[in-house]
Amino acid sequence: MSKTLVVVVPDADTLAATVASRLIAKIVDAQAERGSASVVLTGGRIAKRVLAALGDLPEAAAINWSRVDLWWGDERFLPAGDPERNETQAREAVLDTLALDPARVHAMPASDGPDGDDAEAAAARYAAELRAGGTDLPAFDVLMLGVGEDGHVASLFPGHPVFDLTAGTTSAVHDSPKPPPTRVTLTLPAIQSADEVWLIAAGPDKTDSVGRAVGGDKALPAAHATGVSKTYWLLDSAAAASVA
Ligand SMILES: O=C1O[C@H](COP(=O)(O)O)[C@@H](O)[C@H](O)[C@H]1O
Repeated sequence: MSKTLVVVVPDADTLAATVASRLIAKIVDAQAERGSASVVLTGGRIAKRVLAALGDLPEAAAINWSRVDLWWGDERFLPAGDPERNETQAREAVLDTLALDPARVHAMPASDGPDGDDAEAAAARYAAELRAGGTDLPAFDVLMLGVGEDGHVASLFPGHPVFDLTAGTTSAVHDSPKPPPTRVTLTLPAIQSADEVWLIAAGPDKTDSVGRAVGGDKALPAAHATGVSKTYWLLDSAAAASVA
């Protein structure tokens, strides 16, 4: 039975440092148990702050970064290196400073990549990469998600048909209500396969969606993002202001 836990800290800086510290501990534990760790990164503003905070923590040196698989929950389908790509932001925040194995950094394809601007082909390519280990999905230790003002997670938006998918691990997203309009995302079943899902939100613009999602409003994708063992809501006090 999956457990849901809500952690509230005073402000966004404390939240970023807290999540970074928890992530390091989780990766260290996974490597101690199995020799490697598999983490799904998210995009967005708080994600950048979490990754930057991770780079500032001396405990990050306890990780064997060459034995960490990094995946993404979604990507803005833009050319490689575009500053709005979640991959670019993560690389700039910290990834480029870590001794990662490039073969284990599984960025989603760019719109000038091997499939050009065919987002369906890019999503299928990412599904094949996820499957390369012999199962539809790797065993994700932690899957992190930002939470949109509208309650979206990854690129699953309320009322959008991709939110309703119950099969498959990835999908192209067209007509996203948030720019850019074309994206690639993990599906809800793929998100729900992770051992732990961490929903991370800071700031007053998240108060309403977080309150509704934690309260179980199933119209919001965030309310469906649960982990197999645990679901953590990691919030600052502004984002948590409507959580009962
Ligand atoms: O576009 C996106 O937005 C969400 C939330 O971003 P935030 O800046 O409001 O925190 C993010 O989780 C998602 O990965 C990203 O593609």
